[in-house]
Amino acid sequence: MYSEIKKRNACTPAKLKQIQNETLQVFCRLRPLVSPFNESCIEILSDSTIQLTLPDTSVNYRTATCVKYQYSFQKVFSDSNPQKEIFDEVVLPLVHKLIKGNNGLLFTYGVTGSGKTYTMTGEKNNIGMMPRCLDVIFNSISEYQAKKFVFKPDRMNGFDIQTEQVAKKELEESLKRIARCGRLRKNQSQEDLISARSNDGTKCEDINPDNAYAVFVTYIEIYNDNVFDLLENINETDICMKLQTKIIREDAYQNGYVHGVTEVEVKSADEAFEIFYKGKKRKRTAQTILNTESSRSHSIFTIRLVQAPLDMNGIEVDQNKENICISQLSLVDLAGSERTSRTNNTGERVREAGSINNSLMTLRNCLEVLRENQRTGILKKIPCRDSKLTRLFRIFFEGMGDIRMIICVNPNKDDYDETVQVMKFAEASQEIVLKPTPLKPTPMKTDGKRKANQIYKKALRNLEEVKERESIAYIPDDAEMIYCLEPFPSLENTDPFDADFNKNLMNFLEDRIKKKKKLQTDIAARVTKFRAIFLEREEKYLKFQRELDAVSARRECENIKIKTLEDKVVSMDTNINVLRRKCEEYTNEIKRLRQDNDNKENIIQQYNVEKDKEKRINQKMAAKTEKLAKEKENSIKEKKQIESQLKEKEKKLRRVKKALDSQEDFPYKGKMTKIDDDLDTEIIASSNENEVVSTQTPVLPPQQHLLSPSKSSSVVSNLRYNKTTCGNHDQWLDHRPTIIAPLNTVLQPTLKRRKSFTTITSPKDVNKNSKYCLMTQNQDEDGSVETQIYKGDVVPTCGGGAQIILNDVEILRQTSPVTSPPISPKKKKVNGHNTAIAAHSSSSLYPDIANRCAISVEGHSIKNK
Ligand SMILES: Nc1ncnc2c1ncn2[C@@H]1O[C@H](COP(=O)(O)OP(=O)(O)OP(=O)(O)O)[C@@H](O)[C@H]1O
Repeated sequence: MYSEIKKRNACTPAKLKQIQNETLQVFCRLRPLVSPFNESCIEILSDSTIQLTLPDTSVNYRTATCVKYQYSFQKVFSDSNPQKEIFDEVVLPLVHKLIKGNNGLLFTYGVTGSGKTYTMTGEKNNIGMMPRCLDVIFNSISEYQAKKFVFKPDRMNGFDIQTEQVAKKELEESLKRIARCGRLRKNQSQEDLISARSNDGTKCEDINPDNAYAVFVTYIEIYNDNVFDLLENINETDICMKLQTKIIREDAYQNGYVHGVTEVEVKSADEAFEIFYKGKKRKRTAQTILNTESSRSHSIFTIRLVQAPLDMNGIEVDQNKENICISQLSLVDLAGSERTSRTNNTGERVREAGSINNSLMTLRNCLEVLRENQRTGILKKIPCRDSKLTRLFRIFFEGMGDIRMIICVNPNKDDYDETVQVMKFAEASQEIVLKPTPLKPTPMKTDGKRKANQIYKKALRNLEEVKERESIAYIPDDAEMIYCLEPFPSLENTDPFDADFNKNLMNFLEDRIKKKKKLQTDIAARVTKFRAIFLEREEKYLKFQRELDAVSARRECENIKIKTLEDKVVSMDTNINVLRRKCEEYTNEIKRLRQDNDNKENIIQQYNVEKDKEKRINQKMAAKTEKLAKEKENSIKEKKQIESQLKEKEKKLRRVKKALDSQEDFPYKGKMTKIDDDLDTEIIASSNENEVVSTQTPVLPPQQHLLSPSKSSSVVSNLRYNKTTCGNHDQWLDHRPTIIAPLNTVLQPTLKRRKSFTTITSPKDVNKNSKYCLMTQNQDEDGSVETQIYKGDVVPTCGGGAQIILNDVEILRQTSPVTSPPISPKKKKVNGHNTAIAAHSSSSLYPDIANRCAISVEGHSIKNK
């Protein structure tokens, strides 16, 4: 198989125009896919062309030479086009023609379930073509409707005219009958459907106001090629009675009609719709695989519009039957073509399907032959009599009247094979040229009769009112005389010697002349009367006119004033609005400024706080600077003192050395030489008040008291400690380094009652002692050793622990007096204890040591900080 696009019936714009004017118009409407799982085989190429793609499910898939076919129509409507759009495009022109007196035929054609009934009838809130037609007709003629029963079907597809009086009597009888039988009740869904209809107010403007209109509806179905009247006995209570088959006849104008069909006169669209629903209940539908409510018959709803001119007085319908103009619009909802293989129908349904397909086939044949006849010029017999449907509309299918067809298509690929058949039919139909039926002339007498009558009646009513109000006696009681000139009798006379005819005519003319004279006298009197009234009225009128002018002038002035005031109000309003806006702006600005101000005040407050802080800090700094300056001064003083003392000591030492050197029996003479000038040992004992530097000369035995003086040397010592000798009665806690460097110095600490530790593990160890002594040793690069002994009191704390307050430091340094660097305190960390440093002991020389070693030991809480 090869892919090829075959253009069927492609229309050029010129041809389309021709189609629009002269040929049978075929429209295509696609319905939405039933399920999203269905596949479409149709694509809309333009608003007049669709393309069918041969699906692999088609019976012709293997044999087809082409896979794509294009079909053109008058217009293609997609599934998104609303009913209203389709109505305006397709059906509204038919309604226009109907009102003008032309017949029309609209039918929906397509495969079963393709949306024919949906298009024709529609659904609640989405009404179809039929209810829209009714709405437009009644919107147009409502003001000009004849009284009910004035037009009466003559059972031969024509109408008789009755006088209003007779019509009134008939109406009364009919109402009595209905009251006797009980009016048929509408069911709820029916009422819902009728009330849910939205009438969009569309109407035709071609109405002749001098005509009276009446609408009649019939509703029939053609089932198994039998015609049934769906409205038969509709006014009776037994609506379920078995319907009789009807026969089709032709009237004098060769229009087909159903003999004895019930034709119901309706006065509103709602009434017509109600009748339709009553008939629809009788329509044969069945549930099939392809449609839950499948029409098993062709249903035809016909709207007949009867119009006739009013009489000369514009009051009643002219009784001349020949002036009646009858036009009809038949809305045909064809049953869907179907393949039994797809529907799986059996029994009755198969018979129905066969009958449906036969009648559709006849319809297709008729149009096909008609097309052939028109093409070839050979007048082959059109087989209209082969089915009831084509027989009923024979005149249409022979090319007279206006036919429009809506081809309903389900784009589902499963429908492809049937859809192709529908398309072929549509193709054949579009080429048929239609001869429009000539408009039936409505005999016009005098235009504006209805209006004149209305004006006259209104004037009479007004005069009645004035008469009642003002008791004016000039209203002519015989006002209707004006209209009493009778029409001429028939003047046709074949016998010139017919004495009776001449006599009658003579009498008629004499009467007429008399009446005319009387009327003329009457008119003259009326004219005089009228003139007098007119003059009186004119005077009054002029008076009123003058008053009116004055009032108008005043009103004009007032208007100008009002206008000026209004302008002012408008400008005030504008100003107020402007001011309001400004006010809003200012309020916002004030808010913003207030916020700014608050922010700034906060900043200022912060700044002030900062400033106060700074001031306090500055004050503190000034105090500290002053204190430091004082301390510095003191330390310089002390330093100078120490230097001078050192110098003094040095001098003394040299003197001692000299003296010793001069003594022969001095046992340490050699050793002293070895030590020589550059070996010097100092013991510096510092206290809060003063600092004592003892210069050691000979190296004493190790157990000798630290501050005990040599026999012949002059020793400088701290008297306070000399007195206590490290407290003979005190229990000392001797806190030593792990490894002690051998001192071999003259001065050694002597602690009688002591307990030595390298690490303090328990606060109890501290509590048992009253004194504390911490020894540290440091050795620098030159090999000089410095031993520091920090002494303090153990003071119990209120928390149950103990606090050591260092209050003294002894430093023993072994160094060369010349090369040794200046004494620098070394930091020593006290291990293994929770310590708090409190500077109770201070030394200007060793502030750091003092700070670090004034410790307290808190035994009750050991925290790792
Ligand atoms: N254009 C549409 N939009 C939405 N629903 C649609 C449309 N056309 C048809 N349907 C829905 O599809 C279903 C079948 O439609 P419908 O009864 O009008 O088909 P049909 O051609 O008259 O079938 P049959 O020939 O068997 O009587 C209905 O339920 C109808 O509501």
